Amino acid sequence: MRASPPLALRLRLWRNRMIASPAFRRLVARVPLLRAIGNRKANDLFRLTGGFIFSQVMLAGVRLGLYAALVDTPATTESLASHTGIPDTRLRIFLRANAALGLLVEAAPDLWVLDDAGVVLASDRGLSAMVMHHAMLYRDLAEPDQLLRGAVTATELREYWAYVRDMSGTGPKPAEVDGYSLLMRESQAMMADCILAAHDFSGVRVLLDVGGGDGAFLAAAANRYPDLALRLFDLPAVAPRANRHLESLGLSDRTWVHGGDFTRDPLPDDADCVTLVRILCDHDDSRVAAILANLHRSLRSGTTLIVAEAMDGKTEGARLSAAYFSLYFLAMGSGRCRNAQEIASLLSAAGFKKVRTVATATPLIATLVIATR
Ligand SMILES: CC(C)=CCC/C(C)=C/CC/C(C)=C/C=C/C(C)=C/C=C/C=C(C)/C=C/C=C(C)/C=C/C=C(C)/C=C/CC(C)(C)O
Ligand SMILES: C[S@@+](CC[C@H](N)C(=O)[O-])C[C@H]1O[C@@H](n2cnc3c(N)ncnc32)[C@H](O)[C@@H]1O
Repeated sequence: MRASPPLALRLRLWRNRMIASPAFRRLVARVPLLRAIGNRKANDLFRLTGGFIFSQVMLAGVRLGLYAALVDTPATTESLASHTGIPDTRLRIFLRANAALGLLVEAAPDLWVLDDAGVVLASDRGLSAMVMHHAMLYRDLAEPDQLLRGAVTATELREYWAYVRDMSGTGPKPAEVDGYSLLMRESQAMMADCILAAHDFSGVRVLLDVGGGDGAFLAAAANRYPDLALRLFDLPAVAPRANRHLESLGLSDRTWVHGGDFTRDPLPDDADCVTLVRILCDHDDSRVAAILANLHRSLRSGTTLIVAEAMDGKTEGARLSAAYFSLYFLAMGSGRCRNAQEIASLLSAAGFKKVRTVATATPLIATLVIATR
């Protein structure tokens, strides 16, 4: 005999039948308090339905330099038309769309200032860079069902993240790492702020950032902790970029940069704290196990290991981020957005101890899982 479903599930099925009924929805629209709830649900669904279009509004705004033009200063439709080269009648429609999406405010007729979201977008180069690189992702997502079936594998993102294509050989060539390394450098500010606010690095003497890219996270940490010695490990094609970038910031005398493969090459062993920022999410479980096993082999007992990346979780931000990355990693052809428990299990399986989760102020950007070698 089939067991009857639990109460919560029966309630959900009843609720779904109600919402599916046009008569119920008509009733909701007639009752003022219910109407507000109904409209909120309708608006949520419309945000999903129009998501691509809203995102393209933002892409056009970034490409036209619209938000940058409004930093600290209002501007008229006419002056924005001459700045962007868009005729003012068309631009006005576009500016109103931006206002409806919370990017701009029409402070007086034909006078525009940034709204809250526009301010954040205009003040963070990394966000604009992410918006621009979505053009590539959206081409990969043109047939999302085919991507899910595994029928599309030759994606642009797979080319872009060159280390995903060649995991066994000598690694990508320098020209192949330029695009993603720059995007990672530019988008590190928000990430670094989030990590450095959530964890106190003041007791750390030597910080090693594994897969540290151009060194943007180390530079942010060095800025906050002037006595910190810096170590960076990344692919041989990336290491010279890191050297150049850290030298340009005057940090060379505090820094050693090492090139190699973090799944198999020895890592510097003089660090008392090691970070993996946006690293594990790029890889499937077997490769994460290889990375962590190599870290466990190389690091001294007592070293703190910090995993920092977007993780799935209970907060709305964590859930949004996990939904975003679910398709992102599918298009990239490797990796997944894990929750903190899954990361903790992988760390424990590799032999790391005292594994704990540390929430950050902005869960859509990162959660930390910290362990001890
Ligand atoms: C009284 C006053 C002055 C104001 C009152 C109003 C008020 C309280 C306003 C709030 C202001 C405020 C604090 C706003 C904060 C806004 C924040 C923190 C916004 C953050 C937004 C972050 C976004 C949209 C992040 C997007 C991130 C993306 C798309 C990341 C993509 C990452 C990728 C593709 C990474 C790739 C690497 C890989 C492959 C995963 O390894
Ligand atoms: C998504 S990026 C993150 C960069 C940086 N941690 C950040 O958050 O901006 C991943 C980094 O891992 C590096 N990487 C990928 N495979 C690697 C390998 N086998 N050995 C060493 N580094 C590797 C890449 O070159 C890249 O810099």
